[in-house]
Amino acid sequence: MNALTLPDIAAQAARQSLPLDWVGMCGIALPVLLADQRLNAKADAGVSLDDAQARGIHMSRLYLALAMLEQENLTPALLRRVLQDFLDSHEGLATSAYLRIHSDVLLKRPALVSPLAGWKSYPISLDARLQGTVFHVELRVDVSYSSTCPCSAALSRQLIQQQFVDDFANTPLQHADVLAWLGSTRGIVATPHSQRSTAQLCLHLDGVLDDLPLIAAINHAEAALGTAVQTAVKRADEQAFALANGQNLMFCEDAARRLHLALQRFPGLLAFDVRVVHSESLHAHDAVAESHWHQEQP
Ligand SMILES: Nc1nc2c(ncn2[C@@H]2O[C@H](COP(=O)(O)OP(=O)(O)OP(=O)(O)O)[C@@H](O)[C@H]2O)c(=O)[nH]1
Repeated sequence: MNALTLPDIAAQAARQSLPLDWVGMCGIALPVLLADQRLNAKADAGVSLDDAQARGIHMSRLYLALAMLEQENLTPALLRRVLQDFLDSHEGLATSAYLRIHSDVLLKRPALVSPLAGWKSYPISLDARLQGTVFHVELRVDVSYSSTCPCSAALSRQLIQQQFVDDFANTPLQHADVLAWLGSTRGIVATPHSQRSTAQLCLHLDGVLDDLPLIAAINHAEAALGTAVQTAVKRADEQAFALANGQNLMFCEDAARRLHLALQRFPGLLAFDVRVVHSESLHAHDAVAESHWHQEQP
């Protein structure tokens, strides 16, 4: 039987002549390596279609280039090589290449007091683009933490003071009575509200970095926030967490400022966007603060 030539529709001329900003594939299943951890990731890969006459790009060439990501740890240099392959395989068709990888990273976190540990999941995404020879890479990660409202804490303290006045009015104070009162529900007649909160970090990385500073960035952000969400928790850990929260009262503005100042000291960043979301238990809506920074041009 004679071999038939396979029709190549992508190589045909377009019926309507128009360049396109982004053409590619979204949601490609991909096992990637991050800090030697194998991650189940999804990738969006695309290029610009600058040749207005060309019918289509060559999807398979982008798909096959992604194989480079299976064996090596994700680094800015590796992402750049993949994007360069996208452009090389679309010479004359495309001048910009794009790659987004999203996944969840699991990190083992120790308990505050007890000798236990557990896994914590961090949603991450990497956005890389190569426009001609200009390379950009952004690392996004969500970090969850606990925030206790300073206003609610002050209002609660006032109610506790009022209760103390009511309960001990015209009574000589006895140490034992006060101690017992402090240990009763009357001694904590009001409690401040606290909430699970999320810091959404978008870090614009220096494209020449040898490593992806993901774990360092997460640790840096959690240290700045002070009350990261815990994993394995016994009562001793819960008590330590309650103390940490009581010493770490913060509005969303406080959290955004802390992160901003901490990330400015983090090496290898050209710019960043910080967004903190406090999922309030006082309201059915969130308290949100944002902050941006970019390196001054020399
Ligand atoms: N451009 C384009 N291709 C699509 C689309 N949907 C599916 N494909 C398929 O993607 C497949 C791979 O395309 P190509 O990379 O051009 O495959 P190929 O021509 O065998 O590979 P090359 O010889 O490298 O060009 C083809 O079978 C296309 O039909 C689409 O919307 N646009």
